[in-house]
Amino acid sequence: MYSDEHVGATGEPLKDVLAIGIGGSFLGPLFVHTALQTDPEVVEFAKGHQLRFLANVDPIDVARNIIGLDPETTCVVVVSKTFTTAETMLKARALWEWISSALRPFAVAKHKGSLYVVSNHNELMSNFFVQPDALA
Ligand SMILES: O=P(O)(O)OC[C@H]1O[C@](O)(CO)[C@@H](O)[C@@H]1O
Repeated sequence: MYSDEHVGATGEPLKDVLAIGIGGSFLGPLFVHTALQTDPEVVEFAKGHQLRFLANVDPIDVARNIIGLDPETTCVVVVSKTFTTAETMLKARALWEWISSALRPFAVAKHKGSLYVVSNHNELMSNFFVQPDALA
């Protein structure tokens, strides 16, 4: 993303990241994010980019966190060890609806390249909405 090589369905470079996950699947990414915040090189790379976490069961959490983000340039990362956590799945679907309702139908499939999943449950991930090559 920092090199502008990763683009969304419309060819626009992906700029911001929404990370979905609760419990350890939130705290792990938050730990890495916090640890890197004092690294000058990372701070430089991160300029102009936002990382937002969706990490609770608040039903308006998605609505609050997408304010100011553009679905064409937002990358979604779903983190779930089991890939069965109801809150995480609900938010993942809500975000996919946010993205797909903003894009024309032909672009929706293309934009799946900007969805990433971190899990150890390959079968459930494949049955969700990601392309196999987007699996982490
Ligand atoms: O990574 P998952 O499977 O989505 O689980 C998220 C969290 O939910 C729990 O299973 C129960 O709160 C935690 O142990 C875990 O950190």
